[in-house]
Amino acid sequence: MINFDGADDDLVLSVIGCGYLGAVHAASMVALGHTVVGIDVDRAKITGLGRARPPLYEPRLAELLSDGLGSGRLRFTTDPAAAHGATVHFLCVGTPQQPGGAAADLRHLDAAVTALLPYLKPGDLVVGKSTVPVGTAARLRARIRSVEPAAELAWNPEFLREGHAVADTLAPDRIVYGVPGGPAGIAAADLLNRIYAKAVADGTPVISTDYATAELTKAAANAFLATKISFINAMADLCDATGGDVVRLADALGHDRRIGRQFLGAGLGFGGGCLPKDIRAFLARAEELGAGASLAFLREVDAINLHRRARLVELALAACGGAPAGKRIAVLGAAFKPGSDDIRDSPALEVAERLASVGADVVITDPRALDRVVETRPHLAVACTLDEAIGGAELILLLTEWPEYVELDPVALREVVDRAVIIDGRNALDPARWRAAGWSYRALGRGGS
Ligand SMILES: NC(=O)C1=CN([C@@H]2O[C@H](COP(=O)(O)OP(=O)(O)OC[C@H]3O[C@@H](n4cnc5c(N)ncnc54)[C@H](O)[C@@H]3O)[C@@H](O)[C@H]2O)C=CC1
Ligand SMILES: O=C(O)[C@H]1O[C@H](OP(=O)(O)OP(=O)(O)OC[C@H]2O[C@@H](n3ccc(=O)[nH]c3=O)[C@H](O)[C@@H]2O)[C@H](O)[C@@H](O)[C@@H]1O
Repeated sequence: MINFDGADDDLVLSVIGCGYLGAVHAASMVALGHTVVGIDVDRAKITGLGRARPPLYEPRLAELLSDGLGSGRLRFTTDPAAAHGATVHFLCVGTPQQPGGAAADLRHLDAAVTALLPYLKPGDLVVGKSTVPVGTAARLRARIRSVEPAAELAWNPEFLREGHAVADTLAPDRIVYGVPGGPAGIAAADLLNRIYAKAVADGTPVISTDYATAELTKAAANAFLATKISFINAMADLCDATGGDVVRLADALGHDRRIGRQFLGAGLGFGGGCLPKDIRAFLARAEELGAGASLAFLREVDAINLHRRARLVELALAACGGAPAGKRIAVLGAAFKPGSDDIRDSPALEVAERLASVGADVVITDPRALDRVVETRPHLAVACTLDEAIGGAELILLLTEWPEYVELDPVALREVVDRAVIIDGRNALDPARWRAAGWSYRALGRGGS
């Protein structure tokens, strides 16, 4: 049972949008002692959540949901009127990339606010958590206050990582509030401090600032992380050109405490529902504001990242002797990262798609994400077990570094494949160990290994 019983005062909250962010936020707020109603337009999602069956894989989430539902302080509904009983309303709906464009699509956010407006009461606080272009909070505040002048809006961006979402929500590195100036802003920040009382008491830094700074902090954080990954991937290309080893390079760089080792993982690059779309939306917004030149480097960050996928395909084709047709390729990993079943903009799946499109006999396996692959890409072959995927393979691609793949025994594996050739798309394996077991080991950025 995860319950801190920490909140001195139990607040009633609504969480609007119950996907990766909202489902975790709703369940975590109950663990912090509050009463929560989760609202979503997706009936199937709401039904599953109401039975403690999350529509997504996230460690600890099912347990937290089960505890919350059992306590009677958590429920889920598709009815926006349920927000009427809450005093704080978290906006957690998606802000995807616009179809055919780079900017963020705010239709879901605007629709969520439209649905909430009739149920707002004086004294209510609407709290934006979705990732939005700078300027959105000020616009939404005007909308809200034109209907309920005594309601307020804060922007409280979320920094959680999938695969660690519960831990990141309960014990974040920092908490950021964007609030209006004056007493209204102070009252909004006080209310948020009550909601996050446990983290605040534990000494989590709280930065209370204006809307624009809060919105920009989120965009900047993801832009920085993406830039760090593309930086090390650019170094990987230099390693390939010179015989260097990017993993040792990253270790050496990472010992500099000003740089740090995290997010220097070179390989196939970043994917997922956030970093790729967020850097594009950030640049698009900067261009709208006439500041595009300042963020032009993000175009290069994006290009370096997308080029990783093309490089991996080149490496795979070379390993097939340039004749991929009919070659059995086992792809280990479909999720965009380990610890998640999220396949949005998954680098692994893009590589699998491209190899399948040139006639390779590609079979994909993943411990969590296969259902989503089958649902969205029925033309791709999947294997439910690792053994089934690798049996008779002529090439293995490690594209998502799930622990069970990283811990594979190269000696045992050699017995079940047709050709002992592996491409380590995540630089997650020890090349010496695999080569000693008789494997042809290849990777991006390990020219000298
Ligand atoms: N996934 C993550 O790790 C993080 C996501 N974010 C941001 O949080 C936001 C949500 O992202 P995800 O949870 O990943 O997206 P998601 O697509 O998993 O979830 C969005 C949910 O909103 C629901 N929705 C859409 N329109 C609605 C409406 N009018 N009323 C109620 N519900 C509605 C959808 O049915 C869906 O369940 C995005 O802005 C994202 O950038 C921020 C930090 C972490
Ligand atoms: O805004 C968001 O939604 C979130 O986006 C990222 O979180 P997430 O997408 O869950 O995953 P990350 O751990 O950041 O990984 C993103 C991608 O980068 C790749 N990556 C990560 C680290 C690394 O060193 N190298 C690397 O290629 C991962 O494989 C993955 O494809 C940020 O880390 C979160 O702080 C943020 O809240």
